[in-house]
Amino acid sequence: MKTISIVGTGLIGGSAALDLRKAGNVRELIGVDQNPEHAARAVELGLVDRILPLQEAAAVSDVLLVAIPVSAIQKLLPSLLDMLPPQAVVIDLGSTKSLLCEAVRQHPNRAQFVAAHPIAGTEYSGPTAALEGLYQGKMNIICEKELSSEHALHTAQEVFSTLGLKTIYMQPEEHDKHVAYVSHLSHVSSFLLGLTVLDVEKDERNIFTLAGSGFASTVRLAKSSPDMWAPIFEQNAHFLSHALAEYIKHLQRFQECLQSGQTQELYQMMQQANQIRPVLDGIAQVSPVVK
Ligand SMILES: NC(=O)c1ccc[n+]([C@@H]2O[C@H](COP(=O)([O-])OP(=O)(O)OC[C@H]3O[C@@H](n4cnc5c(N)ncnc54)[C@H](O)[C@@H]3O)[C@@H](O)[C@H]2O)c1
Ligand SMILES: O=C(O)C(=O)C[C@]1(C(=O)O)C=C[C@@H](O)C=C1
Repeated sequence: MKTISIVGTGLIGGSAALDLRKAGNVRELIGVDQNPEHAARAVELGLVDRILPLQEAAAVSDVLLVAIPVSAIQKLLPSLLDMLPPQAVVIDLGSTKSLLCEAVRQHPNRAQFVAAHPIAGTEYSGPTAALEGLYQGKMNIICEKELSSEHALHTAQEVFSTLGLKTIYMQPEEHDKHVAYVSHLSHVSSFLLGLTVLDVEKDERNIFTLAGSGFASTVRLAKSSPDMWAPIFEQNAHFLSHALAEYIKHLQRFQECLQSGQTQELYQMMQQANQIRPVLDGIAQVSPVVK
């Protein structure tokens, strides 16, 4: 039986809390949140049993799951490791890894930390967005495994197995490069698609009466919180800029072909893009539908 603190009682922390409680092997779930309304809501919803300030939570917890914006994780990790009792383990669930790993690489208590990233989420945020089963069958990345102690890795693995996550290992730079393409670029693309259509709507009344499910599915991520995404884009600016340059090249080529009537090349571009089908089918097979 473990006492687990959820630092950041929003979508990611709250969803983890729901499944940890359901599994039944936690003594107590403690919430830490800088937003008093979120803290109160997390208790009301039964995500956590009570709220404590970070220092008090750290003193009584076996595990602390850190699920706050990545800029806040970068700032908080060194002081959290400073105040950590010897057997406690800190696991961060942030969407970037290079700067977070760098922030504590030389810390004397680095072995008590596990840098992780569950590839699961939604476009909603805050405690009311927490979902049971969010992590079931999803991938989880642990970075710089070699710097975590066996005890920390074992403890983290217990938590991840309870959530139904499947863990793989990567170095932080490799992680950040890959997520720039498969996660961060999708969000930029969706935010800017939303913005483009909203801009046009100022002059073209009723444009949204024609919006169907195609529009809704490509623009879904534009509903995501800037509080979470601005720090991710900032921390991963290097790899995201490369990904954006590749994307812009394709967009420009598409526009050139369209303007010059090169229909055959447009057709070929779309045919090449269809290669995404088996890739997505593969992802669907390893990721059962979220409850
Ligand atoms: N949303 C996703 O799809 C997703 C997926 C995987 C990982 N992540 C990562 O998980 C983390 C949390 O994301 P989320 O979607 O749960 O966000 P969220 O906005 O739903 O929840 C974050 C919570 O942290 C609190 N908070 C912010 N700064 C704090 C601080 N300094 N101290 C204490 N509490 C603080 C907020 O009040 C909020 O309740 C982020 O690092 C994000 O990159 C998100
Ligand atoms: O499905 C969504 O809504 C998500 O945004 C989830 C998603 C992703 O891009 O796949 C978002 C950020 C993460 O760090 C991990 C998962």
